[in-house]
Amino acid sequence: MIPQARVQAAIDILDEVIAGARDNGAAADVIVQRYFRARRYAGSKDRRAVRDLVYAAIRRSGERPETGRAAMIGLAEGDPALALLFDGSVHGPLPIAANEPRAEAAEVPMWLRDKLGGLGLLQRAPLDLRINRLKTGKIDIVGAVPAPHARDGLRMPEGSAVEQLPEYKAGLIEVQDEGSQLVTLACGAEPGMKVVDLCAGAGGKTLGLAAAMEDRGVIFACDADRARLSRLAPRAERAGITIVETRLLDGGREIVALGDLLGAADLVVVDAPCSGTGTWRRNPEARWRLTPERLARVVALQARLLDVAARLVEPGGTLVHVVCSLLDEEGAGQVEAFLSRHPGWRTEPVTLPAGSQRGPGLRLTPSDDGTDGFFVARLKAPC
Ligand SMILES: C[S@@+](CC[C@H](N)C(=O)[O-])C[C@H]1O[C@@H](n2cnc3c(N)ncnc32)[C@H](O)[C@@H]1O
Repeated sequence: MIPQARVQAAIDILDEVIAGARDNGAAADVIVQRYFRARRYAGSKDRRAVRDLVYAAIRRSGERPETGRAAMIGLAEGDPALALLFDGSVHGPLPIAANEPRAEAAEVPMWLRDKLGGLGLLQRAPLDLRINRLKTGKIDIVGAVPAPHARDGLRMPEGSAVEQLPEYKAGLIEVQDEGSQLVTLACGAEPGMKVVDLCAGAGGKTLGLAAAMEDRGVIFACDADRARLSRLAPRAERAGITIVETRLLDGGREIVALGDLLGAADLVVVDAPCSGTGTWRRNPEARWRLTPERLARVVALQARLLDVAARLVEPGGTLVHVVCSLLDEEGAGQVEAFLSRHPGWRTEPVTLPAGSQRGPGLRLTPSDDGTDGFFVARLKAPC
């Protein structure tokens, strides 16, 4: 492909990414893969170049651009060599007209600028691992250094092919952001406990909870998404974990599958579905998907799941609310609303080697802590 054709390809892909973000369609990665599957003539250098252009344009635009061309013209503003490729050649983009729309450069969408600006949401995300203490005490992986805060965390050089490592295949390590490791520690899971992980997904935190419990006790790992939950069992097996029982929940009627656990759990973890704003540095396209309406829907779902979770906690037991979000309506505000609906419940301090107090809980941010963004709070049930 000539360089101009690569730019046009990036514009075409961005048009699809923008439509996907608007209509809740396929993610950028999927769209890029699909695009090249249908164009076998593109070589690996072409693919890499086009992909880099697409992601540079996505990272640069906080707001969803009107078109792929507007996104790419915006990118060309700071890149004269790229601007020169808008030359009207056969497979390339037309020249840029004086008043053509161009996407503005911004870290976050305008409507969230006051709440999320300056929190480091466009920083490069590191590649972190968690050492699986169930299988090994010490591990020596070339290039790995200790993560700054998490006791079992390792930081890998960018681009490391972790899944090819023998240590990965043997279940000695898991890929997990340091922030996710820290909030898992904040849950305070201990050997012998009866734990419900209400939104376990594919089990990222479940595995960490099981390690903290030294694989003693029981974890009921629940989720309403069959495909995600089905990925948990093989991961647990690889990690040498035996205490996890999965339960598929019916969204909206979760309690039906949890009747035997009412008032029975020492610890219930709600790693709630959320806006994901804390992970935007890994997934910048998600900035184009969030709308005030989608945020309101997820906040309502979190409140409902916290109410379900509260019914499972035994008297004096603990409920932990976690979100990978930096928005107070999902974090501190969500917990305050819970406390006003549930008299007798109280919060407990969260102590971690990173993060800062945020209302009734603790917040980790990319800017201050170098982790993905998280909010975590601990709630104690009345005795
Ligand atoms: C933040 S993710 C969980 C991530 C997971 N705990 C981990 O550490 O990898 C939130 C999860 O909530 C699940 N979810 C959404 N609605 C739910 C519901 N009504 N009941 C239970 N889980 C639900 C989603 O399928 C998703 O897996």
